[in-house]
Amino acid sequence: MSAILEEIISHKRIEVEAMSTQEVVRSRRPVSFVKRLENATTMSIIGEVKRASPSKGDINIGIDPKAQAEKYVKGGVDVISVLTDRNYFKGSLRDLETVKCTVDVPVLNKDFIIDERQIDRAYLYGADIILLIVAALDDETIARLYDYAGSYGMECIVEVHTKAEMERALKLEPELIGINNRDLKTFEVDIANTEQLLSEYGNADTIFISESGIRTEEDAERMQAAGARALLVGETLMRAEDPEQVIESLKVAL
Ligand SMILES: O=C(O)c1ccccc1NCC(=O)[C@H](O)[C@H](O)COP(=O)(O)O
Repeated sequence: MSAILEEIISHKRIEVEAMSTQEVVRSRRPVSFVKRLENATTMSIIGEVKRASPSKGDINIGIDPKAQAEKYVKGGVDVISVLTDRNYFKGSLRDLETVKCTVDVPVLNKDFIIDERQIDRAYLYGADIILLIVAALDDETIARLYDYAGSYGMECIVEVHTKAEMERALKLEPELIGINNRDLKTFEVDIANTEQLLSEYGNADTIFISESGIRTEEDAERMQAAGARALLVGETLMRAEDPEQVIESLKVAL
């Protein structure tokens, strides 16, 4: 595990230890991203609410998540991702709740999930999808958390960066795999990572999402040619003067 991921995960362990187990009334039915993807004729876009990050520091710290979510939906996003980690990304569960109350598209809770209690909380604050990072979890834990999220009807994006992580992810036979183009050891971002992994694993029976470092229509075309069906875009949209126009340009034909 990279040093930053190890540091974030050890903070999460402390956070989780302080959380109590709660009875959750499962009255809300999560909105499916997979179903939406079945009918997609263009690249699907996951627009992210990302105030800050370990690699970039403050990105758009004072953003109004409601206004940003409205712009994303106007531009045609298929999912909104909300970073809820406070220590490293300056996000919050309140951001997640605000976005969920603003939009009808599925909402992804982007956090560092290591325990069922975080999944209970994600559901309670409105998440339809969660992220499971292969590098941060052993095989038994990922499988357990994957099934637990599924018991709520939530979908999981199983995130990988390397070939070894891809092999581990595929054992789960997940519907969605996110390929992170950011190397968390160096913070270097290179979208060629998606191309390299999909040249070997592109035929797998799963939907691939390319994550991080997507900026231009040309990037979207490269990812489409590589076999990605969706893009997760954070910083580019958070810094854009006109996020709607950027989203439109990234929705290239499949
Ligand atoms: O972004 C970081 O610096 C980072 C550091 C450590 C762990 C995760 C990190 N990012 C989370 C993400 O996966 C990105 O927010 C997401 O893929 C969007 O990336 P980008 O479009 O490059 O902002």
